[in-house]
Amino acid sequence: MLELQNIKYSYQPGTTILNDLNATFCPGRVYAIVGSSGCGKSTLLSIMGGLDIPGSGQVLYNGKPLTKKELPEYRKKDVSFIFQSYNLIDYLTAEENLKLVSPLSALPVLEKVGLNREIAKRNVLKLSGGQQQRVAIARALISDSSLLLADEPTGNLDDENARAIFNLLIQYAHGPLQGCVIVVTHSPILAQKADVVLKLEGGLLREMV
Ligand SMILES: Nc1ncnc2c1ncn2[C@@H]1O[C@H](COP(=O)(O)OP(=O)(O)OP(=O)(O)O)[C@@H](O)[C@H]1O
Repeated sequence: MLELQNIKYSYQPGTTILNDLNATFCPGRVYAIVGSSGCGKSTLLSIMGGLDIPGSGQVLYNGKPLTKKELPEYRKKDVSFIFQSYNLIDYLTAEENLKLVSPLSALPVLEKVGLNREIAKRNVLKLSGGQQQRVAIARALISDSSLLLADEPTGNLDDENARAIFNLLIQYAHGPLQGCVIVVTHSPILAQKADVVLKLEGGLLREMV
C-alpha cells in the first residue's frame, strides 16, 4: 500500500534525519515505530502522510509515486492523521469536529473511545488533554481512510485507556476496513501489540524481532 524508496531528509545541511530509508507497509496490519526522542519519527510520519516532501527518494501509494500535485488529494482522501498536538478545531464541539470529516453519526465513535454524550456536545477547549486526544482519535477512526498515521496517540492517557485505544487501532487494521495503521509510540507494551515493530535509528528503519 505504502512504499518508501531511498528516502533522505535533512532540516539543515549536514544534519541527516533520514538516510536512504526504505520500507513497505501493507493493508490490514499495525506497524509500531519506536526510537529515541529526536531520531526523526514525526518527520518520517509527515513524509508518509504527504505533509512534507523528502530531499530525495520517493513515496509510492498503491504502486504509484506521489507527485507534489497529487499530495492534497492524497491527504484528503487516503490518509488520516492523529497528531501529537491533536489539531482539533478549537471553536467547535467534539461532535462537530467529527462531522467535519464524515457524514456518519459521531456519537457511537466518540463512545467507542470512552467519551459520553455530554462530552460530545462540549467545546473541545473545555475538555481535558486526554479527552481531546480521544476526540482526535475518534476523528481519525470515523474517516475510514485506508492509511491511519498516529503520532504518540496514547501519550496523554492512563494505561487502561491507552490499551483500549490501541485495541481500536488494531480493529481498524484487522477488521473489514483492513486499514494500514502506522503508530509512533514510546510505549514498549503497546508496541508489542502491533503486528510489526520498526525501530528508527541512524536514519534507517529496522524490523525488530
Ligand atoms: N522544523 C524543524 N527545523 C529544524 N529541525 C527540526 C525541525 N523539526 C524537527 N527538527 C529536528 O529534527 C530531529 C527529528 O525530529 P522529530 O520531531 O522527527 O523527532 P521524533 O523522533 O519524533 O522525536 P520525539 O520522540 O521527541 O517526538 C530532531 O533533532 C529535531 O530537533
